[in-house]
Amino acid sequence: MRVHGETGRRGGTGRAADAAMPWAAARRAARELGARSGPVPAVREPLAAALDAALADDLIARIPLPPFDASAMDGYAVCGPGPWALRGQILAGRPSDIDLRPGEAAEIATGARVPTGTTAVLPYERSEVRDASLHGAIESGRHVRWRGEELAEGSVVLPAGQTVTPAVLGLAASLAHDDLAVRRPRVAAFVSGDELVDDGVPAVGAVRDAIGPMLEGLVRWGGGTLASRERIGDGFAAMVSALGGAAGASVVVVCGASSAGPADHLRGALAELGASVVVDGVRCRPGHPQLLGHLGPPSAPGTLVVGLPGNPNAALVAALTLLVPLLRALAGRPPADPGLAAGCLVEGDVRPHERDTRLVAVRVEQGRARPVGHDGPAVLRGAALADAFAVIPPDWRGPDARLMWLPR
Ligand SMILES: Nc1nc2c(c(=O)[nH]1)N[C@H]1C(S)=C(S)[C@@H](COP(=O)(O)OP(=O)(O)OC[C@H]3O[C@@H](n4cnc5c(N)ncnc54)[C@H](O)[C@@H]3O)O[C@H]1N2
Ligand code: MOO
Repeated sequence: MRVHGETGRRGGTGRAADAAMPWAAARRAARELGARSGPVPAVREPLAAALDAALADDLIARIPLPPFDASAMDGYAVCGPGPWALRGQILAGRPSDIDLRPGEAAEIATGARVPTGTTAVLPYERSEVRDASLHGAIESGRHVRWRGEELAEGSVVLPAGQTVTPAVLGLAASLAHDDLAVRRPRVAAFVSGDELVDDGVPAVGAVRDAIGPMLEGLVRWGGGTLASRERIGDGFAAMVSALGGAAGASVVVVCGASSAGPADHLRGALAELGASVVVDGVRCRPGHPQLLGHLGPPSAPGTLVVGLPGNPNAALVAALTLLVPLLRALAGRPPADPGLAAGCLVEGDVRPHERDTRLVAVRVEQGRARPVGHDGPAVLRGAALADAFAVIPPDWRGPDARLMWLPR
C-alpha cells in the first residue's frame, strides 16, 4: 500500500507519473550516459575468456593470411605444363625438402606448404598416373592459397568496439593472437524483496526469485560481466548500503523496489545519496517504473544505477531497454541501436496503448512476427516462447514493427 505524502526512509517516494520518458528517448539516454561515462578500462583476456566482450583495440593481423603458400586441394603440386615426373609426397605440418623443377610434381595434402617451384595444384579427380608419370591439365596458379593473398601482415582486420563472437575468436587465433584487449563493464546486482526465496517450492506468500537467474545472461548480452549478485531485504538502510557499497563495479543493478510501495526504497535511497536520476520511469508496458541514474552530480557521473521493476517480465523489458544499451556504450561499442531489427510484419490483433510503447512477445517465422501471448508484467512464459519483443509505439498504425531481440 502506498503511504501518501511520505518520502525517503518509509518508501513510496511518489514518482511523478509524467516524469516517465518515452521508450525510444530512454534508450537514447542510456546510450548517451554510457558513452559519457565510458569507456571502461581495457583488460587483457585469454581468447577463450574474451567471448561476448567488446574489442578495446583494432584487431591487427600479426601474421599474413594465409601464412605460407599452401595447397587448397588434395592432389599434386606441379611445376609448369605436364606430363610430370613424381617426386614424393608432402603432408600438412610435416617438413619436406622437395623443390620442383619444370616437368616435376609431388603428391600433396590440402593445407600442406607447396614446394618451391609450384605453379599450380592438380586435384586427384583431374589427374591420371600412367607409365610412372602424372597426366592432366591445370591453369597456372590454380588451387594454391598464396601467402598473404587474404590479409597482409599488419593490416587492420576488425575495428575496436566490435563484439567478440565465436568467429572473431577463431580469426584472432589464426592471426596468432593468444589474448585480446577487451572492455567489459562490471555489474553488481542487488535483488530486493523479503518475499523472495532461492530454491524449492515457496511457502504461501513467498515467491521464487525469477530475476536473479536472468541477470547473468542479460549482462552478457550487453557485453558486461556480472561481478556479484546479492539478495537484500526490503529496508531503506539495506538499499542505501547496496548503492553505496559496490566498489569495482561500473554499474549497480537493483531489482525490485522501483515503484511507489511502502517498501520501494530505490528512489529514496538515491535521494539520500545525492544521486542524479536520468530516467525516472519509461513510458512502456511492461517495465514502466524502471530507472537510470548515477551517483554524483549530473556533471560528474559516478557509479551508474539501473533500477529494474520487480515484476519479472517488466524487469526483462527494462534490462533490454536501459541496461543493455548502457553496457554496450560503456564498452565502447558503436552507437547503432543495439538489438533492434528493422520492421517486420506483425500478425494478429495487436493494438497500441494510448500513451505507452507496448513490448509484445513475438515469435519470428518467415519474416512475420506472431504474438505468443502470456506476456503480462509478472509472467515470463511469453518471453520464454518468443524470439523478440515487437515494439509498438502509441502512434503505431501497423502492419510493420521494429523488433527488440531477446537474448538466446
Ligand atoms: N501504486 C502503484 N503501484 C504500482 C505501480 C505504480 O506505478 N503505482 N507500478 C506497478 C508496476 S508497473 C510494477 S512493474 C511494479 C514494480 O514494483 P517494484 O519494482 O517496486 O517491485 P516490488 O514491489 O518489490 O515487486 C513487484 C512484484 O514483483 C514481484 N517480484 C519482485 N522481485 C521479484 C523477483 N526477483 N522475482 C520474482 N518476482 C519478484 C513481487 O513479489 C511483486 O509481486 O509495481 C506496480 N505497482
Ligand atoms: O510496467 Mo510494470 O513494469 O509492467 O508491471
